[in-house]
Amino acid sequence: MRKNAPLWRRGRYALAGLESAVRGEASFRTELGAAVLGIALLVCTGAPLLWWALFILLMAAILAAELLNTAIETLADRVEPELDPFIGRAKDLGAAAVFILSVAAILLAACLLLAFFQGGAGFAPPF
Ligand SMILES: Nc1ncnc2c1ncn2[C@@H]1O[C@H](COP(=O)(O)OP(=O)(O)OP(=O)(O)O)[C@@H](O)[C@H]1O
Repeated sequence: MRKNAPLWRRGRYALAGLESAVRGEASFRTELGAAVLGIALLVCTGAPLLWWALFILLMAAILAAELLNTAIETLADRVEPELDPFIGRAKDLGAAAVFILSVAAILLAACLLLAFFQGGAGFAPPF
């Protein structure tokens, strides 16, 4: 085990974690796909910078929550491979965190479309 590793080495650990999530976690790949759709929506609507900032913050929170959730699941499966109500609860709580952020992302997309069609919140009227 290596404590207080230099910055470049910690960066490598982080990249290894990202690669492992992309390869092994369907949910993480789905969320990356949703991020691409979100970027397409921002580009197509010509969204002002503030919407981009909100999107980046929320998308980063979702992806980070998914990674932490996966870390909890990985540990849980290692500690207790059999069915266990505490493990089940820990996994459900991690999943709930991702779910809440995902609902927020859907609501943000709805707000963006509303603002786009109403010509408010930094958007010029489209028609
Ligand atoms: N060891 C266990 N004991 C009890 N319940 C469990 C256990 N493992 C999984 N579960 C239940 O099954 C659900 C799904 O767990 P699983 O480990 O399959 O996550 P997942 O579907 O792979 O999640 P993700 O898509 O985020 O990777 C958990 O939320 C929990 O309710």
